[in-house]
Amino acid sequence: MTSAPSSEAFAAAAAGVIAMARYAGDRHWVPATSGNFSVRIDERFAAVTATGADKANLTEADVIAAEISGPKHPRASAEAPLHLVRYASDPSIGAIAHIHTLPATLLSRRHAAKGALRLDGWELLKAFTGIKTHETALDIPIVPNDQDTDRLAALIEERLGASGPVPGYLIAGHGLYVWGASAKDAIRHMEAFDFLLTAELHEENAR
Ligand SMILES: CSCCC(=O)C(=O)COP(=O)(O)O
Ligand SMILES: [Zn+2]
Repeated sequence: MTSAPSSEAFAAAAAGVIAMARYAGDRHWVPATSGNFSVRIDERFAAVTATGADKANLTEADVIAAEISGPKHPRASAEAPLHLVRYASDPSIGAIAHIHTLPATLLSRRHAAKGALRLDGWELLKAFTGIKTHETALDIPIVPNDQDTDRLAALIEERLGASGPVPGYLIAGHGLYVWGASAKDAIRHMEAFDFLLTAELHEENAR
């Protein structure tokens, strides 16, 4: 028997979702209603954005309590399976953000055939939880896009299981998924990815 989260627990998680979405919206990272955001409420539920909502101007009415291992909520993001499987796989994850930044989308296509994008030697890698030195090489997985998001979620978990620990992944021609222990950590990780992928794109284009 699954009991719904309390209204206080839902409101606290929804506030984190709105903070991430507005942060991304203010930076034009979620154009044309793209992107989706979630915060874990407890071991059974996560607060997830509604499909089609304007993430840049999100309100609590656009946030849904979705069961992590339950049936699909009819109003939840089309990409909710990609969030929910992450919570089920990794108990340390407290918040997840999906954004459509230009550098992430461009690099995800350019490097799709290799299946990963290496981020190597940048000082800002230390913005990711657990990384202590710029002398780090992170291979960010890239998976092919798929409109079947249950199948896509399964493929992503398989790829993440075979890779070292990473704070996110790319979907080819689509965008970036990133997570953290809290909404605050996920925001820092979004910002770090945006800087690192922009730097990578500039460096590659100058070669
Ligand atoms: C108009 S963006 C296409 C769908 C997408 O990639 C996205 O991130 C938003 O989907 P949602 O169902 O979460 O609104
Ligand atoms: Zn998307």
